[in-house]
Parts: sequence; C-alpha cells; structure tokens
Amino acid sequence: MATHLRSAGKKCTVIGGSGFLGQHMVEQLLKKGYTVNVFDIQKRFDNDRVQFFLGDLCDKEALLPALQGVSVAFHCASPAPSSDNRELFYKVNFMGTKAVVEACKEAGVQKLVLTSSASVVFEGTDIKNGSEDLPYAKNPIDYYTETKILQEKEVLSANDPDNNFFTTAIRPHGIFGPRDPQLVPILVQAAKSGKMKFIIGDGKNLVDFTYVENVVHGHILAAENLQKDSALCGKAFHITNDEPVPFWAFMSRILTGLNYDPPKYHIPYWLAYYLALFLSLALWLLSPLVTIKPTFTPMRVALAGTFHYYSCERAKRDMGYKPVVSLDEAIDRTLQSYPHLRRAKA
Ligand SMILES: NC(=O)c1ccc[n+]([C@@H]2O[C@H](COP(=O)([O-])OP(=O)(O)OC[C@H]3O[C@@H](n4cnc5c(N)ncnc54)[C@H](O)[C@@H]3O)[C@@H](O)[C@H]2O)c1
Ligand SMILES: CC(C)CCC[C@@H](C)[C@H]1CC[C@H]2C3=C(CC[C@]12C)[C@@]1(C)CC[C@H](O)[C@@H](C(=O)O)[C@@H]1CC3
Repeated sequence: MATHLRSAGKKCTVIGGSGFLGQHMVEQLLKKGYTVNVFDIQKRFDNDRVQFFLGDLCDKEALLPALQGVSVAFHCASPAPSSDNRELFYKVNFMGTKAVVEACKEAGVQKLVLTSSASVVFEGTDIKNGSEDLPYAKNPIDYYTETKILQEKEVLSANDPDNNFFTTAIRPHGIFGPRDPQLVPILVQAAKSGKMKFIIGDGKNLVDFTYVENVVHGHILAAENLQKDSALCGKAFHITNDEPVPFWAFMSRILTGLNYDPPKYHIPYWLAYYLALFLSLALWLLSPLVTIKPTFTPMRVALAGTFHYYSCERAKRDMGYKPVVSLDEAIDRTLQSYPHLRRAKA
C-alpha cells in the first residue's frame, strides 16, 4: 500500500519536535499527510499546521494533552551530548522516558518510536559493520550514552501487544544535514581557532555519517510497520546511510567545501587520547575557578580515531528501509545550507 494512503488520517506527536532531527521529522510527516503535534521544552519554529505543546517531558501531566487522540508518538528529545551533565541526562533520558511511556499508555497511544543511538554499543574501540545483536556497552563512553542505554531498555521492554501498545527504537549514527547545531558548526569553530590541523591515527577508520532525511525516513517506516506480531515490536534498528566513509575524509570534505584547509599532519591515536584525558583532568581541577568547554575531549578523540560503522540489514529486511539520499548528495545539500559558515576566499 502506498505510504500516503497508509498514513491518511494519522495523528502523531513529535516529542523533541523543536530540535534538529525533530524539525526534519515534522516537515516530512506533514508532507506525508500526518497531523502533527509537537511537544518540547522550547518553541523554535512557527508553523500553522502544527500544534505546539510546551513542557518538560519529565512531567507526565504536561505530556498528556499532547498525546490525546494520537496513534504514534516519536520520542526524539534529549539534552545535548555536549552538556555532559549526568544529573540532567539521568532525569530526562531515563526518568523522563519512563514518564513518556506512562503518558502514552494512559492516553491510549498505540505506537512509540524512540530515537536511540548506535552509540549504545560503543565503548571507544573498533566496531565494524556492527549488528543490533552486539551487547550494550558495559563501559559507555559518557553519561549521555549511559542514559541512552537505560532509555532504550525502558522503551523496548514496555512493548505490550496484549494491551495494544507497541514500541521500537531507531539507532541512528552521526546525523548531519541542514540546521544541525553540532557536527558542522563545531568542526568549523575548531578550524577557525586553528585546531583542525591533525588527523588522529592513520585516517583510515571507517565511520557512519547519516543524512537527517534518511534518519527521518527510517523513523516513519518504523511507525508504519510497527503492529501486532511484526518483527519490529520491542526491537532496535540501525539506520545509516549504508556508505561508511573514512572519518577524516568526511571531515576534510566538509572543511574544504566551506573553504577551510583540511587537516594534514598525523598524530598517534593513543597520544591524542591521553592528551585529551590530561586536558579534561586539568579543566576539572580548574573548574571551581573557571569553566571552559574543550573541543578536544576523550570522547571525541575516540569517535575520531576508531572504526564505528553499523549494518542496517535488519531495517532493510523488516521495514523495507533503503537510504533515500546518497552520501554525496547529502554532503552537497549540507554544505549549501551553511552559507554563513563559509570562509570568504582570500
Ligand atoms: N545528532 C546526532 O548525531 C544523533 C545521533 C544519534 C542519536 N541522536 C538522538 O536523536 C535525538 C535528537 O537529537 P538532535 O540532534 O535533534 O538533538 P537536539 O538537541 O537538536 O534536539 C533535542 C530536542 O529535545 C528537546 N528537549 C530536551 N530536553 C527536553 C525536556 N526535558 N522536555 C522536552 N523537550 C526536551 C530540546 O529542546 C530539543 O528541541 C536525541 O534523542 C539524540 O540522542 C542524535
Ligand atoms: C575536534 C574533532 C576531533 C572532531 C569534531 C567533530 C565532532 C564535533 C563530531 C564528529 C562525530 C560526531 C558525533 C557526535 C557528536 C559530534 C561529533 C563528535 C555524537 C556523539 C552525537 C550524539 C550521537 O548520539 C552520536 C551517535 O551515536 O551518532 C554522535 C556520534 C558522532
């Protein structure tokens, strides 16, 4: 059945709909004929076709009005990974997700699609073509990842076919695209301050970077295929561009596309890692006197210097997923969307 026919008359709520991924979700859902509510702690755009509900997802009572008459809830809210605030991550990603599950059940929502992360299995060492059967990280690389694991377990275990409540989790990796506040802006900031001169390791490590429209496509397919006895119930799915790329080739392509020089000197992985660790320790010791957010963190070094790419075969098999935008096209569209970050040619 055509997607637009299946989605006719469907009403959904995007929790975190003001965010980078959330806004792209809203745009595609509207295009596909969904009626869309947004629930978020902040309002970041205006659209007459969207009903906004402002509130904190940790508050079940605040969530309930946004879920009335809704058949699908997409939960893509999270504090930013860079905040590195353990208490906040625990409160929002774990306790807040429990509130989301409770509110969905109470409001009679039938399907809950969580945006998890492929990082839930990443411990800072190589993962090549990892499947969803890899165990959760025993030593997650940061508090963000630690609470994404708790969150995913909470949502998947809430799947309850007997009570007509179905849950699934999408695990994207390295989302990028227009309006992303993270990857390209942080990279350009680092280049401007002369910090993008070094390639960590030999530069051959393959990584997934996933265009935001492919991630959205995976979420919508998941919602449309999630039903009683389907293979999606209570399961997690990687959604990637299915084109792993050397981390440093990708970074260099973004930098040169915006007229910045690509990194060219190599620094051994372990040296970079211990330097970043030493820097974090020094900044932690100085934190009572001054707060500085480093660009160069052990977590980023691990992401920049190891292989971490994942198989999306399960999503292809169980929901008919296939990326809709190629990596080349995705990079071009992304570069065009950041004219303000482009360096003027000398
Ligand atoms: N960006 C990536 O590379 C990436 C990769 C994998 C997974 N993810 C996951 O995708 C989801 C979306 O990420 P994003 O990059 O769009 O982040 P984002 O920061 O742009 O958006 C998150 C949204 O959640 C909202 N939010 C935060 N706390 C809230 C609360 N207590 N109550 C209500 N709303 C709240 C924010 O206001 C924001 O609008 C997150 O769950 C993230 O963990 C992101
Ligand atoms: C200064 C440099 C060494 C590198 C600068 C680039 C980084 C800012 C990005 C490169 C890979 C990115 C990434 C994330 C954040 C930004 C980067 C580190 C995530 C950790 C964001 C949260 C997601 O859940 C992670 C995921 O599983 O996809 C991202 C992994 C990649």
